[in-house]
Amino acid sequence: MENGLSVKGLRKSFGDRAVLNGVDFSVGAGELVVLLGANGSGKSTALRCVVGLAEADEGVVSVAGRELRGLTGAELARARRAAAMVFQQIHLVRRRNVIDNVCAGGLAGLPLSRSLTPALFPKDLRERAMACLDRVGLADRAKDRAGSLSGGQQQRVAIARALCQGAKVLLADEPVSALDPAAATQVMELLRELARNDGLAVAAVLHQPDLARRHADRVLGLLHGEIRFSTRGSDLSDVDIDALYAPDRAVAV
Ligand SMILES: Nc1ncnc2c1ncn2[C@@H]1O[C@H](COP(=O)(O)OP(=O)(O)OP(=O)(O)O)[C@@H](O)[C@H]1O
Repeated sequence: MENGLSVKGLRKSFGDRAVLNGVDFSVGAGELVVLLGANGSGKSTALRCVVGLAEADEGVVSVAGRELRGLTGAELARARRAAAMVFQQIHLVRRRNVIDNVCAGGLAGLPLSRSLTPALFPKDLRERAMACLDRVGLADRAKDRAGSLSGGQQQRVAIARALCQGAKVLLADEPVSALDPAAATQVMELLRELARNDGLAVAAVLHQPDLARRHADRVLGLLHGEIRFSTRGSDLSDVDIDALYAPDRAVAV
């Protein structure tokens, strides 16, 4: 899928526990897709397999039109850089300033000699990082220590870092679980804008069906490592939600 994400037949076991049982989904450029599912249903593992934080046993993943199967070494790393992931636990260097944290997203594309210390970050990288910070509405906080920002602002800095990496596919694993409702809405609106206005393919794992209904173009329901349903966000029903979180009740009704 051109500039989007495509996952086909993804299987993953940890020991004898099968966690993903042949997961197929795609996220188009310009689309915000939310993955819902009970604890342990395999949501994080699916995203982690895309960025290489977990190794799939089987399956074909394409990122921004490039199939990863068969790629190795630097070529695989380059293809994977088209996807970036943000997490509930925001991984910023808290004592460094915001702009340095965002620059870190662009470092993988630099020769090592130019990436060792922030003082050596090239001007073009700093300018790109600044544009990314502006995109998430935090240009005025560039010089502040990352640790001095609120949780919601830090999550937006992490998203700016992903943009600075040049990601076309943005994966977000519970990006708003630690945020208050206003900050959560702001981050979800940002993710949606990045899809709609900037053409990114965005996949977010959430535990809040109401946020999925409000913000997602499409919702995928994951149950026991399989996609149970795919529906428009605005069409997400209580029956869909019960199918994921209370499957016994859903069967009984
Ligand atoms: N590195 C690992 N080693 C062993 N088991 C793992 C590992 N990572 C995940 N698992 C197991 O895989 C299953 C799915 O985990 P995963 O984190 O993908 O689920 P999830 O749907 O994201 O859950 P949650 O909503 O709780 O984050 C769980 O049973 C988990 O214990």
